[in-house]
Amino acid sequence: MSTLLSTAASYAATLMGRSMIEKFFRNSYLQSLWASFRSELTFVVVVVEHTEVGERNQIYDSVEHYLRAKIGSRTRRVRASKTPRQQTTCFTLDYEQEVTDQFENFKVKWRYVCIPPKDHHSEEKRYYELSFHKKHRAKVMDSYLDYVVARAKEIKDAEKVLKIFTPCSSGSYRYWESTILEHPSTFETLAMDPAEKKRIMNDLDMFVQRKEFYKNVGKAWKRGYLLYGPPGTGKSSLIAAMANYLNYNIYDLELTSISNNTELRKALLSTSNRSILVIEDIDCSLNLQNREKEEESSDEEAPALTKKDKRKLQKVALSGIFNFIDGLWSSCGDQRIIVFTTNYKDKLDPALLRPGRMDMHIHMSYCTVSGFRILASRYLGIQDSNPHPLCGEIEGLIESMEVTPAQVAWELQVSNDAHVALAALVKLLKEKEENEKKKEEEKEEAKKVKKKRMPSFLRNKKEIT
Ligand SMILES: Nc1ncnc2c1ncn2[C@@H]1O[C@H](COP(=O)(O)OP(=O)(O)OP(=O)(O)O)[C@@H](O)[C@H]1O
Ligand SMILES: [Mg+2]
Repeated sequence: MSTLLSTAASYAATLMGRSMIEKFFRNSYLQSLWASFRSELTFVVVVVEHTEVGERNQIYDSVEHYLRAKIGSRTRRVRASKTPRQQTTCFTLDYEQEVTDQFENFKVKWRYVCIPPKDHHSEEKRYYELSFHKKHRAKVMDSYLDYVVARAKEIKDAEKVLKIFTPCSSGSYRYWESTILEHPSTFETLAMDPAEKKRIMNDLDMFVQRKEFYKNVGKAWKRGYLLYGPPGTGKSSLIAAMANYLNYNIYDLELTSISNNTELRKALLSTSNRSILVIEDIDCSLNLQNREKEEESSDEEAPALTKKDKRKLQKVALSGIFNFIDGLWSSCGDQRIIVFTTNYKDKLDPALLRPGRMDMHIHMSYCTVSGFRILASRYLGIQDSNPHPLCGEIEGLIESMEVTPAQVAWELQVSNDAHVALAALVKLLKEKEENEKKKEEEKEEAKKVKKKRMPSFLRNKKEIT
């Protein structure tokens, strides 16, 4: 039978021409039959594996990178792109384009396929097809694909383009969507106590160099940081600085976008090595969760939440995150960093603060004198050795009040003229000082009034105690 079909195929090929036949067989179930006549085998590499977990296929990402270097003069349609951070223009295959590759003594063919969604409910399908002679099957499975993945890693490392991933969903499948991370924050630009900066950088340096150490002691190669401090003190900027320093991608996990622990597990499992997983404002997410618990256990008279409110509520249990940190995460992946941020450390669940859970607690403080000097140097080019006449006054004011680096930075960028910018900062600081004084006076006044209104026997008792 197969001889008959092969004869028929070669006869048809002679009559219609090879390309016409390939066109006819393409996108139809006959394609595989046609491939078998040619002793060809095809592997398909889809973007998201439709497993129970719905994880992004890491071979797909590798192939995408690998093929960039393989695009040659025969490729008819190529996509070109470049972001400000990329050193060179990036070329990728356009739909339906093919590339031939040579590995050891045989050739393989890659084709990029994209099938648009049939209707509003279905998804677009994107995949790479890898075709080769079936006698090379073992070589492709045992060595070629590993080679592609390793080569892609080298290309990615050389490109040094950082990405930030956010959770996204398509139909019932959840995956991470990436954008290029172009946050300019570095340890040099951060207004922080220099000793604290050094402590963090040393910790990161030690972490990346300790592969053997983690292996020897039987611990997962991971590290957790808790950043706490008021809004505008640089928590997010520090995370960006860490990513830029280590050249790690960021996975920004918005807990409120995840509806249960299974989804959380799927999202976490599909993150890649050498990355920073960020969960910002952990206190807010957990408060919402507590509110929901209260809601469930409250008596009937308590006002019920509307459906819309409920949808907004955080449903991920803290235990899910801990399972990940202590259990699952420990068993998969290397060079993982997890960062929690909060504005209110005292509102956090004590379980998160337990010694050993987060490796390092980092306090992001209000602006200090050294912080101001870093900002003044970065924003206005003012050096410590040659300070502006207004710097002394500013440092005196900053020392005695709570002003965030974000507020200071905001004033310093109002003008390129150092005098104008510093004068704006002095004005802000003086107004703040004035307001704080007023508030203090009002508090004192209120205390006095309260005391006057108190019956005399209570007033005396208070004075005795
Ligand atoms: N320590 C800092 N050093 C340098 N710039 C800072 C610092 N803190 C804040 N800034 C400036 O203020 C902006 C806002 O800061 P950032 O978003 O990092 O604060 P945050 O602590 O994450 O605030 P939130 O708690 O609201 O998320 C930054 O983009 C940066 O310009
Ligand atoms: Mg932030």
